[in-house]
Amino acid sequence: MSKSSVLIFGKTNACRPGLSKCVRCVETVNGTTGEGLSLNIQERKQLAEEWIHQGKDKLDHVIIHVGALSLPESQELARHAAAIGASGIAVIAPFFFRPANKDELTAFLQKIASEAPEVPFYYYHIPSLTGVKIRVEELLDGIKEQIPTFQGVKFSDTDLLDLAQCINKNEREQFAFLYGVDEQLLSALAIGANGAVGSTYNYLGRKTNLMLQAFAKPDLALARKYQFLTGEFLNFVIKLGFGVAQTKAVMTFVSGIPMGPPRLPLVDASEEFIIKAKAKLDSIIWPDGD
Ligand SMILES: CC(=O)N[C@@H]([C@@H](O)[C@H](O)[C@H](O)CO)[C@@H](O)CC(=O)C(=O)O
Repeated sequence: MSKSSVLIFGKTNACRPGLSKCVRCVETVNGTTGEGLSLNIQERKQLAEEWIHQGKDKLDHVIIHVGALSLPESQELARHAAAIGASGIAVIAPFFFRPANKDELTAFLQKIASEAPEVPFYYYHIPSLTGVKIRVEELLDGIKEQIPTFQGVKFSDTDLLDLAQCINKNEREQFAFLYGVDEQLLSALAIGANGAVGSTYNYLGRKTNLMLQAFAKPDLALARKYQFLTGEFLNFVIKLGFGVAQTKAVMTFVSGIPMGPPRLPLVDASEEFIIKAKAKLDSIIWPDGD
């Protein structure tokens, strides 16, 4: 089964040798790219176990997404993630019967977080897929009292006003904001996001690391150059039809590791897509050798 998305984490802790300064390797498992919601509970556990095993001594953190429509299933996955030593759990909002307000959403999240009381908890905000548009800024109000393990938000939304308000209110810097719209990461960094989770880092990770370095310098013109490369690729493939299935095809031809077919209703990327996307990516990755 397929890989999930890589997270590039620009926090202040010690850096590992071989990585650019302050970039940490974190894997988020069973999220969107990994089609976690299309897997059964056994498959999700198996994938989580494998990532914890394979990531030992290689990854700084492995965060397992344990969100599900069924609360008991989600709780079971949270307990399992804790038992296998996950460094964090993440949960999306339920998306069939949706919470109507912040209190209902918090109550749902709390019931899951409390099953893993030692494990840092992240809310995975991805309204384009869940349809739950409750503003994160509102959700954060008093969240620590309800969910003591609350650690931050995987923020996969283009609403930078909401993100900015979250960061503005996070005076004690107790929460992490991991941004999930790769083509807008530079804007989110400027506002104060302190990490990123995304699918393109599986194949444009080096360019993104270079962007992070340029941003840290700061050399904004150079940072923009790298951000625009991700944008140029996405802009190209979106016109061909782009989603998780196509992401997997790109990850397969870049890494040589077969990601496996997507699960219905997603269908495999076409040969035409693969040829065009590969040519485009080659033209982006290789010109200057970095
Ligand atoms: C809707 C979606 O798939 N969003 C991606 C982005 O990385 C996205 O592919 C990228 O920004 C291109 O639009 C991530 O936020 C998803 C993600 O991190 C995950 O796999 O959990």
